[in-house]
Amino acid sequence: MLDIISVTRTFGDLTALNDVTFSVPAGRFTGFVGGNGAGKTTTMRIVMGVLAPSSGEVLWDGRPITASDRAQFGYMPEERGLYPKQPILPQLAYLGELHGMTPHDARTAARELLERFNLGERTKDKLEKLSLGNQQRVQIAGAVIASPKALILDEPFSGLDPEAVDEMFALLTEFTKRGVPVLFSSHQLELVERLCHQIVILRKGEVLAAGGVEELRAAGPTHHRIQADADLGWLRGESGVTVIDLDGPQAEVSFADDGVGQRVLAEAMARGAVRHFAPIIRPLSDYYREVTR
Ligand SMILES: Nc1ncnc2c1ncn2[C@@H]1O[C@H](COP(=O)(O)OP(=O)(O)OP(=O)(O)O)[C@@H](O)[C@H]1O
Repeated sequence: MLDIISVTRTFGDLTALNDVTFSVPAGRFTGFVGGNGAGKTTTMRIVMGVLAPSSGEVLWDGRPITASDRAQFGYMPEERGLYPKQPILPQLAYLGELHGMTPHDARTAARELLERFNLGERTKDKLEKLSLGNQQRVQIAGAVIASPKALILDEPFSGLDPEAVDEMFALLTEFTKRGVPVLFSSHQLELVERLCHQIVILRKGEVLAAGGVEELRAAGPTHHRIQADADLGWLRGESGVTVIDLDGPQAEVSFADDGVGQRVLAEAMARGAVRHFAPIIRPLSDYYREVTR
């Protein structure tokens, strides 16, 4: 488990991070979202020791993180780690060796990853000769090659088509299943919502919300959709009911509390058949817009 505790970072007069605290639990995908300049990259650089915090600390398994802990992490930096003008297999293998693999194991692992990404025929190609999506796959391969204990990935899915996203997600899932914590940043909220166990929303250097995807959704106001056979106009006169939208036998409403909802359901059933009565599951992007407004 990775803990970021009260991390603040200033650059001159600018406070890029202000008292940022959140955890990346073992075996969980944690999505890190926030607008441009929110501080995601700065946080990841501090986790990886590329930057020092002005105050606060990073813990790994409950104790201050060390350089040798970080050497066992897989990191995909914003500026990308691999060289455009070098052939892909040797540089992946070299990365593996830097993380302590034997030359033979590193070459084997590099070849296997490239074959998995259908790049087995292109091992001698320079990185820059590949399409952007394939370059991104190779960059991700560089982060995972040495069986990392944690993965810190800055925008790993940018530039990937949906099929490639699923392919990378399947790869990363092999790591979370082994208990590896994965922190990745993204601007693609729908994707974060689909892939993550938990999410941390950063705004202007501060944690605005953090928690499980379901938990965050539930934190927003819940509306219910009702579909009946008979007209639902009577809902307008019900105490504790706010009608958001009403169109004959269909309505979107919010209830003051659960008891009101149960009373309304009983009343609707007494008046005729009820075809649908359920909370509306909102995409997290609605919540995000709400909290960042
Ligand atoms: N080395 C630096 N010197 C000065 N300011 C910096 C430095 N690094 C980051 N900043 C500033 O810190 C703030 C946070 O930047 P950061 O790159 O962490 O945001 P981000 O959430 O990753 O944004 P993006 O999604 O655009 O990549 C920004 O205002 C940025 O200009």
